[in-house]
Amino acid sequence: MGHRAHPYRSVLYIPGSKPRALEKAKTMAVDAIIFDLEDAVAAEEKPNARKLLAETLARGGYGPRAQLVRINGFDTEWGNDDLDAIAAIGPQAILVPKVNKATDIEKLADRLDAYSETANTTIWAMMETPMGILNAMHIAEAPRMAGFIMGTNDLAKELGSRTRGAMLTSLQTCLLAARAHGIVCVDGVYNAFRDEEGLRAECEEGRDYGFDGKTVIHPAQVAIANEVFAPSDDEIDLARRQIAAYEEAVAEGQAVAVVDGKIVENLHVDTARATLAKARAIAELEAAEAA
Ligand SMILES: CC(C)(COP(=O)(O)OP(=O)(O)OC[C@H]1O[C@@H](n2cnc3c(N)ncnc32)[C@H](O)[C@@H]1OP(=O)(O)O)[C@@H](O)C(=O)NCCC(=O)NCCSC(=O)C[C@H](O)C(=O)O
Ligand SMILES: [Mg+2]
Repeated sequence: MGHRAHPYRSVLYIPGSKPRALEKAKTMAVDAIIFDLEDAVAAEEKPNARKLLAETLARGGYGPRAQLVRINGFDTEWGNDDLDAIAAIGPQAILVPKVNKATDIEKLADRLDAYSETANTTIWAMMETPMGILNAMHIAEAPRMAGFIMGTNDLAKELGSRTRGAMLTSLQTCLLAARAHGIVCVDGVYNAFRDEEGLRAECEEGRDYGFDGKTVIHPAQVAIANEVFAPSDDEIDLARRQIAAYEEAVAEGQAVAVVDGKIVENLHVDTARATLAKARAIAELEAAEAA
């Protein structure tokens, strides 16, 4: 499954230092996992976490779940060692924190070209600095780029913003850049991980903005993200009726059909087909996870 075809409704951060959480994730119904060596791991734990994670990923067992490894930045003392250890096991994707400009990605892509194990490794960018947001368009088109993860905690810190509304321009700038270049774009985390109502509201908002899914930090958040970012039964039913009505209209020489009192043109049919394709991809992923 290509990176745009794979569902990213729930993208779970797991601290690379926690063996129990790493093991638990092998049976969780998550679409993707971020194995974290950056902020979820304390400075004194970083070398052990790097080793544990490299060994864990080399053993495998995560099935069809997409796997991203968030390394430390190259401006820290850990970034280069992280890359060496993780590149050696041929990861699916490397997630770079605090990306500021396209050259950050270009340099990493050049380095990945030099490892024999990383021919198919994609790069994802944490979008969480003002400079990164302003350069989103160029970052999205850098080599190997497959997706953006919004880092709303760092962004709030950098902007001095106190509400999600104050970050809207940043969120939408990244969405625009991601859509312009056909890469994935996943919303930031909801920190109050025991507040289900608040999480659901923020997931619904992110879905309506156009995000592919939500990053989550605790297993209890996964089911809500999966539910909100999946096409609902009503949406699937509407998509089927739109396609059928449009095909009938076309057969009669018309360019427009009407369903539930609303017009359906070719572009609405594209959206309807995308809805059905997404529902199919989710069903396939869930079947593969259960197998
Ligand atoms: C938030 C937590 C610290 C809570 O931990 P804890 O109190 O231990 O939770 P529970 O006791 O409720 O855990 C129940 C069981 O679930 C497992 N568990 C917990 N979290 C995870 C997880 N993320 N992945 C897999 N499994 C998990 C526990 O092991 C328990 O299992 P068991 O013992 O078998 O019952 C904790 O959830 C946590 O550390 N979460 C991750 C935090 C994190 O990754 N933070 C960094 C990412 S956020 C960020 O950096 C965003 C971005 O950069 C930005 O700027 O916004
Ligand atoms: Mg961050």
